[in-house]
Amino acid sequence: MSFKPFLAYSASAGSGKTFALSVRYISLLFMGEPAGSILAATFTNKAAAEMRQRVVDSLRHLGENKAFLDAIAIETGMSRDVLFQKQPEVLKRFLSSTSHIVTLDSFFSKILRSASLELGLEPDFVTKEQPKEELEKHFLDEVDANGMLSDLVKLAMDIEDKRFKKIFDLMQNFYKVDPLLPAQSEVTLSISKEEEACEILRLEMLKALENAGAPDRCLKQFDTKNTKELFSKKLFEKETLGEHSWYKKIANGEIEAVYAALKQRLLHWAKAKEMVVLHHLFRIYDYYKNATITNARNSGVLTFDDLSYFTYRLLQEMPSSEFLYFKIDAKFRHILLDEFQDTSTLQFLLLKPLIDEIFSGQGQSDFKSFFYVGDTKQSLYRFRGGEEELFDKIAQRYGVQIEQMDTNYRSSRYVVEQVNLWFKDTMEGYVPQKSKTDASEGYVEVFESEEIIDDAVAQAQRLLELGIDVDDIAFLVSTNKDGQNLQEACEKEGIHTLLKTSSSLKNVPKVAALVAMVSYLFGGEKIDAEAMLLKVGKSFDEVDLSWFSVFMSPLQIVDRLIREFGYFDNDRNMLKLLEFASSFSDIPTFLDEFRTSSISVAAHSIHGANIMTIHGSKGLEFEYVIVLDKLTRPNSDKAPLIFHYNDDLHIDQILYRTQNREHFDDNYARIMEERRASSLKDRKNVLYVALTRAVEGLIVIKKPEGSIFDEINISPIKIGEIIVKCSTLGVQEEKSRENEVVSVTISDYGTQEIGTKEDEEEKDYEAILFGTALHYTLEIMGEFDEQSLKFALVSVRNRYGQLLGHEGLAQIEKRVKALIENEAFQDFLKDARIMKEQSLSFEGELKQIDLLLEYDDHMLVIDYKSSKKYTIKHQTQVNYYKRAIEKIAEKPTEGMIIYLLEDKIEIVNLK
Ligand SMILES: Nc1ncnc2c1ncn2[C@@H]1O[C@H](COP(=O)(O)OP(=O)(O)OP(=O)(O)O)[C@@H](O)[C@H]1O
Repeated sequence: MSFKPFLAYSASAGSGKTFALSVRYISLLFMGEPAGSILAATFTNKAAAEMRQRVVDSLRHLGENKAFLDAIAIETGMSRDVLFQKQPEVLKRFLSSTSHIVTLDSFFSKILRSASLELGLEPDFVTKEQPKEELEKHFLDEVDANGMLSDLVKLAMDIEDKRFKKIFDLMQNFYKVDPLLPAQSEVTLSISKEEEACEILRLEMLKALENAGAPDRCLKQFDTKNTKELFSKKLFEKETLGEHSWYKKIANGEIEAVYAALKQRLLHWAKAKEMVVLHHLFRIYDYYKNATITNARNSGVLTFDDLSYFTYRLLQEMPSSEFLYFKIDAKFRHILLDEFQDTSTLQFLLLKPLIDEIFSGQGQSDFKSFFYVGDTKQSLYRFRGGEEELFDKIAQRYGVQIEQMDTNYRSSRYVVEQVNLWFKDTMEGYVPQKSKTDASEGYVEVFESEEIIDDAVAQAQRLLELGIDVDDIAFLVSTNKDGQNLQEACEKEGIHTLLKTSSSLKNVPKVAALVAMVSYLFGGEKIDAEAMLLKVGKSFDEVDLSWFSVFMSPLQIVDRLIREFGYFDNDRNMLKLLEFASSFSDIPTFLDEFRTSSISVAAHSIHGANIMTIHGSKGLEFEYVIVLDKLTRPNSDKAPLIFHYNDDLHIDQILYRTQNREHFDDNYARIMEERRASSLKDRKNVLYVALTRAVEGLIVIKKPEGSIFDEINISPIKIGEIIVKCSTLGVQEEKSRENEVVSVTISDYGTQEIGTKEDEEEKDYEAILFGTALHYTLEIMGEFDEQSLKFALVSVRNRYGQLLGHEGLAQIEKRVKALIENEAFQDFLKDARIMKEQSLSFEGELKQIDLLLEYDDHMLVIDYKSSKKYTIKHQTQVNYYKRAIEKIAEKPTEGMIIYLLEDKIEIVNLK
């Protein structure tokens, strides 16, 4: 057995870190550890879902991935035979227990929910970003109510700094790192006193210069209107005035003494300013924090920053980690962390009590472990507190052994070689990687272009013509906006794409225009209608909106607008909007929720080239990668406050950034230099992530000037050949692939279920299993009462128990019980002939109706659902049943969906 309980892998891209994490997780299961005792945290929801899937797949088909099986055998010290023998039992145990493969955010949210009441939060809080304006207003109200507005004004006057117009952003930055902030020290210097002292020295200097016969241009340097102007003089970069060529001849002992004193005073002046600024900011911050916390408590809506803040407080105020474990009903003996380089200090502090617990019993017979993997070269989240230094510091603190991995299992030989060449001299501490023994040669091309987008599209076209599958191509871009522009260009050329930037539906111009139109219809502000009119090329006089009534549901309005304006245009985002609109019964709530929503944009076709940001591509791999230079100019770093972290990872200094301060202040100069170096490092890390995603071929399109690739001196090159590996894809298969790229037309969503692959992608087998078992329970119950439920559950347990586990079964019991106890539901059953699972053949289709109730004068079709994930489809389906029954039974028919949700029964009537 090679299992090392306390281990970290610090290794380059593609060397198998995530692979090793999965191997370790499964090995622990084989070694008899319950899934409930292992916390495996990944960076994104996608990675967590993939890992869960990988664990289940690997346990189900253990022999299929030889590398994986071999690695588990080495890790556990068990022979393959023993592993195969144990496999069914391990799988069963895993499926029947609660696993904790999660993102850190979702884990913290779970902790907080379990004990939120102790912090005055309702446990049903939701986590989402809030519109900035709302928080800002709340904060200003609070400041005003506490008579602090004058402080704000004073601050602005004292420092005359335009950057403080963004005071709200500064407050948010404080809040993000609240537990790490230093205690505020007293203001011991006065700006005006320092200004006076500087003025005296300035006059002394002028006098001394005159006495020495200095020419006018030398005197002019000190002829300034105020301290700020004097401070900004470039000549202060010199240690002594004599080092400056203009003053070389005249500088004498007196002049140098005044010069040194003046420099010292100007430094004091800058420090006085810093003290005052920070003093005011912290005073205001107290109110900001109060406002934010009250807002979160009252609204039940927590931003991600609130989540960290409250979780930290909870863990601080908690009597012991035992208490926490009791609350979350788990006790972790093993912790596995992926992408550790992007873990923030705060996140680490939140995890610390759990990690301490692992190490606390060391030496005893208890089997506990701690494992983390990462690559500091891929650290991308410094801007939100990611601290790559944590990697080594944690290892030191707990005595964890850090191991390297030197082979790249992902990429072809040329890709690995080029990446080595590009980074070996430009990235500090870069260790060249070896290629795996069976690596193909691959392809690398770098070329310069002024027309980045057009050339990227042309490259994709070339790959497609050579027979590369469109799904095997990925474009990496710098910003969401670049992604959207590229997508438009691709679609124009008929290249299907899947846009996987993190943009949300509300930012898609077409969708935003349509929702603004809803806003116009409701609120009457003409300006809200303009975007949509512009898009469809019509004026107010040309459109008829008389059909609108405030009593229409958001779904009806959106639907009508789409039809009325021919706005659908094969756009899946419109389907997403319809689905979203269907969850609201009134217009204001819909508009409000839309503003704060973060619904991801739809994939534009079933197959297609991926388009994603470099940040979003972290941890992923694609056969052919086309990396585009940044299309927009990079933002310059203008932050007015600079946080400096000490070795303990807390903030020990907050510096007020002032131009030229480095000429007076060595500490400041050093910290700014460190900051410049880190930001250069960050930019290189982004390039490293981008250039290490390719499996077979890599194409880089760089600008001739001002390219992001200049940092690593990339120059044009072309090596290798594009070889189509999957040329086995038969004509027949290609054909069917083409057919799958269905375009969605407006008529579709009313009458049939949309798409196949998108649904498949989202298929969650656990959810399907749960839904099936729930329907089965309702079907076999003789009556809708407790006694029948009890009997039904015996059969359900026999049939689905093993797969569902205790928790699944308990959920079914809870939800069906809630249905039985629902008065409205029982009322429907009165005087009705009850027909369950009624088969129905209509218009050539065979369907099954969950519950059909026949009354004297009408019929009622009821469909049960266990989640609200596909509400639009549910409604379409029930409307279809309704029409069918109406026709067959020749009676007026109503339709109804009953959602048996975890916390409530929700009845949606589709009259
Ligand atoms: N020991 C191994 N044997 C065979 N294949 C492996 C091995 N380790 C990793 N792989 C494969 O190599 C590819 C890269 O592995 P993985 O994604 O785990 O690397 P990583 O170090 O996490 O990369 P990144 O830092 O870019 O996220 C994957 O396709 C994985 O299945």
